[in-house]
Amino acid sequence: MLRIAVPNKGTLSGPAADMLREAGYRQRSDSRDLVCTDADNGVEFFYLRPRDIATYVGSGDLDLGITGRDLLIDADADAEEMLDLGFGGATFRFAARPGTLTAPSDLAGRRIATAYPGVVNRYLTERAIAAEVVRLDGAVENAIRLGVADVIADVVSTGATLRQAGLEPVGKPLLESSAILIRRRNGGGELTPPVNQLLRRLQGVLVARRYVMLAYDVRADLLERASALTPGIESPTISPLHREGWVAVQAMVLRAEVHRIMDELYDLGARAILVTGIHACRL
Ligand SMILES: Nc1ncnc2c1ncn2[C@@H]1O[C@H](COP(=O)(O)OP(=O)(O)OP(=O)(O)O)[C@@H](O)[C@H]1O
Ligand SMILES: O=P(O)(O)OC[C@H]1O[C@H](OP(=O)(O)OP(=O)(O)O)[C@H](O)[C@@H]1O
Ligand SMILES: [Mg+2]
Repeated sequence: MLRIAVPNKGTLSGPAADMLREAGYRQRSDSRDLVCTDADNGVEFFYLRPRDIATYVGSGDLDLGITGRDLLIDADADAEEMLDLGFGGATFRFAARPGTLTAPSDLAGRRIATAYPGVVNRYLTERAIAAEVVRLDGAVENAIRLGVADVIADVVSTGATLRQAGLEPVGKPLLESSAILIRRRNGGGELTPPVNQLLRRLQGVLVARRYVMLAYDVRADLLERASALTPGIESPTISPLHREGWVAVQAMVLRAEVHRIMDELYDLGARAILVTGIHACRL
């Protein structure tokens, strides 16, 4: 059986289970369950702290895992990223009271509070900056107010927590994080059939979320111009219509662009323009 680690709590937990369900896998029904076996698909899911997942996968005790890119880097485990899962996006940044620092080089000699010492130490080492890293478990924004640190390094999503603590970001983000699928590093060249199946299913969910299906009718003499607006992934599907001189077109388009494309198609003369969602796909 394929053994996969899934976040048991926190920001990534709900969206990870939703994505696996959408990919056709069984998920736990009780949030206290620590294991869930999906016998039909030959997969066993283990619900673990997202921070520990890279360790289990790096040691080879579990085959794959879902965690955050920042947590993978922080763990310094023998694991690597296989696929960006498109949720749990956040930046990881330094922040301080306004006027404390202007550039990351000003970090030298400062005390930096963080729950991600691995990420921060890697950044400092790469730039040969000598600073003291104070490891905390969370609520690191308080460390400055309490005099424990001069700077913090933390996950920033909306920025509301920083603003509330009277802090502002310093420099560019250390990294852009999101939820990722990970495997053991150098885990043997060929992917096994169950791993390939999982990858294809997750990629199918990503495509189904990003794209919609667009259908419309257009005069045959405008088909080339209409197709240029809706090239699809490989090529649009063209079907004859009973009405002389008209064709029906079907193509996948990016969800984020569908309204602009519909406006342009309408202006071109296309009619009966319909959008439908994609529930699942294998491209
Ligand atoms: N708004 C956010 N706050 C915290 N982590 C976030 C946020 N958005 C995305 N993430 C990602 O979630 C992962 C951290 O999850 P984790 O469960 O360890 O912390 P959490 O969601 O803050 O939960 P808690 O602190 O309640 O345990 C990281 O990969 C982080 O980048
Ligand atoms: O930019 P924002 O949208 O405000 O989100 C980022 C904040 O959310 C998380 O804290 P959390 O609430 O998980 O508390 P914690 O520090 O105890 O983990 C994270 O550690 C930041 O503090
Ligand atoms: Mg947190």
